[in-house]
Amino acid sequence: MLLINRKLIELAKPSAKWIFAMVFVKLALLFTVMYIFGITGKVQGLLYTQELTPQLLFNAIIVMSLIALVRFIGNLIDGELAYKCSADLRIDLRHKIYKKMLELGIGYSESMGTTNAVTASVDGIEALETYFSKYLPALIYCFIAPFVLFFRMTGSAPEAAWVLLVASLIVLPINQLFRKVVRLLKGEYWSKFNNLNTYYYDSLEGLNTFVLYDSDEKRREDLSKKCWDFRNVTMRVLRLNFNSVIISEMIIYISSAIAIVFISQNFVAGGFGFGRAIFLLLLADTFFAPVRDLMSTGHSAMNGVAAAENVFGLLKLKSDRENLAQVDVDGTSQKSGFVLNQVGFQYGQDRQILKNISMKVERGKVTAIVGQSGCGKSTIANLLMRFYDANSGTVYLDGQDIKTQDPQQIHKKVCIVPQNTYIFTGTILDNLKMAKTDATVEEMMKALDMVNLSSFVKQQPEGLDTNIGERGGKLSGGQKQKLGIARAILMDADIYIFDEATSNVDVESEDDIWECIGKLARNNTLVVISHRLSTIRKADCIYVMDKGEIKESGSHNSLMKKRGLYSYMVTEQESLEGLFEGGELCVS
Ligand SMILES: Nc1ncnc2c1ncn2[C@@H]1O[C@H](COP(=O)(O)OP(=O)(O)OP(=O)(O)O)[C@@H](O)[C@H]1O
Repeated sequence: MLLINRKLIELAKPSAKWIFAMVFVKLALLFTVMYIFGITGKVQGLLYTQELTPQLLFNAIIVMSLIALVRFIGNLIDGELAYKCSADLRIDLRHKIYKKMLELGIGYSESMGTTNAVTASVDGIEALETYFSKYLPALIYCFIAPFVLFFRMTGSAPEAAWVLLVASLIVLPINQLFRKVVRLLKGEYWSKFNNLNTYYYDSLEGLNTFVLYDSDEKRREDLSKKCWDFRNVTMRVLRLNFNSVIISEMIIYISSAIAIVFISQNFVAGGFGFGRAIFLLLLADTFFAPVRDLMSTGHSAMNGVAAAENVFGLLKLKSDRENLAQVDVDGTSQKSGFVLNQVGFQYGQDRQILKNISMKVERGKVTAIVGQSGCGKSTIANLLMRFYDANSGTVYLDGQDIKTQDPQQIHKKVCIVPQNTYIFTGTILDNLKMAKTDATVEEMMKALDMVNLSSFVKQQPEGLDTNIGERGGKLSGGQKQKLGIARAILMDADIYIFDEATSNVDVESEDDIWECIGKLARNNTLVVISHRLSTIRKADCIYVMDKGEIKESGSHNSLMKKRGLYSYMVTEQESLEGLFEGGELCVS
């Protein structure tokens, strides 16, 4: 009813000191208002009885100016406290959400969706900020202020004081009854808002593709429909809010009118003088200021309550990855690389993706994983990075069950280069320093040299400080991928996983990347996933997968001698590549 619940109170704890300080300042400001009214009443009374001297008027103006100054400072302090309250809350909640996302790892995008996570941590937190910095202090103040005014008034005009007190106490619950209905609508409001946001971001990102397939008009229509749906639910919420304001204002005006009649009657009956009558009328007008203040923040507060559901929804998501306690392992095992023992895996409740996988990624060696598209190669990479945990069997890293190791620790040792490395908006230097904050220019140029990108950087007038646009939009696909690999090299990881790192680049960049992988292979442990079988021939061990299982393993020569799946795949690929001769398609 009052837009408070246990979870919100729990969240308010870090900001409690600011909330109570705001209530205190508001009450102090109320006393200054009553003092100003007292002086105004006295001046008016003296004017009425023609006893006002210039000296008395001057004194009154001085005192009122001083009080106005105190009020001005009080309002500044109130604003500052509201800022502190929001800032504390924002930092606290964003830390919690960030921590949760790290805990959930890659799984967060599946359990919640990137846009929903962004909405919760940006719009949701902003809505909660208003709730804690404006609504909660106003709510507490709203329960104290009417009593303060009541006790100030009841001595001179008890009937008026009672009418105003009762009205100010019932107007809020009546207003909240409407809010309750609005709150039900708010669930729909937020779900439509999230849906529209996701659709909008998706549409912006895929704009070129829509134009390419001539489906941009259809997308525009769908987006427009979603906008209208959202507009309609927003209008319903606003309409209900508007009605609630009308009813509340009616109660306020009627009770104020009754109070004015009582005060006037008492004055006419000689109960008090003109000055006191003015003072009481001014107090009567102030009676509803706290409740009005509260109602004006009620709409935002409701957004806060609904947003809180989203934020709590995100915070209570449980990671599938449980951490086990470490066990002691001998010295040799500590550098044994990866060992997968009868590993099985499925995404959520989906079908089984990996079945009984046993394999080794030995330190200092190159291990390749090949197989048809969709057979589960990248899923193995995901398990090695501990983006997910195996459903059965065990993945060991350096002798320890990977479940005993924190994903962040693993990611310091093991680095993955996916098909499309993510390049951040900013400069080449920004992107490289992400891997090693204290990297020197020489180290960065050396890493760029490994992927044959240093000459390009040197040609740029601003060198490493060249701005590469939004998500590296000013670079070619190949350059982006090479920059991503240079960044990975700078990280100086123990184990590198290349997951189809060349599948989206031109031939020239592909050659550069393979040359770089070749150089890395001399001193590093590599896992190479590639559909181009000719590129992994020199691997120490090749695992051949089919439908989630390992069918064969061994060196290229041993596998070719077997004349099994690998040999068949190599022959098929060679005959396909044979269709291209001298850069032309040859069909006989
Ligand atoms: N996040 C996910 N949720 C549900 N299913 C998934 C997910 N990622 C992959 N899959 C499914 O798991 C199977 C194996 O996918 P995976 O990406 O490991 O194959 P792959 O061998 O690497 O394929 P490719 O060579 O095409 O990249 C596929 O059928 C895919 O649809």
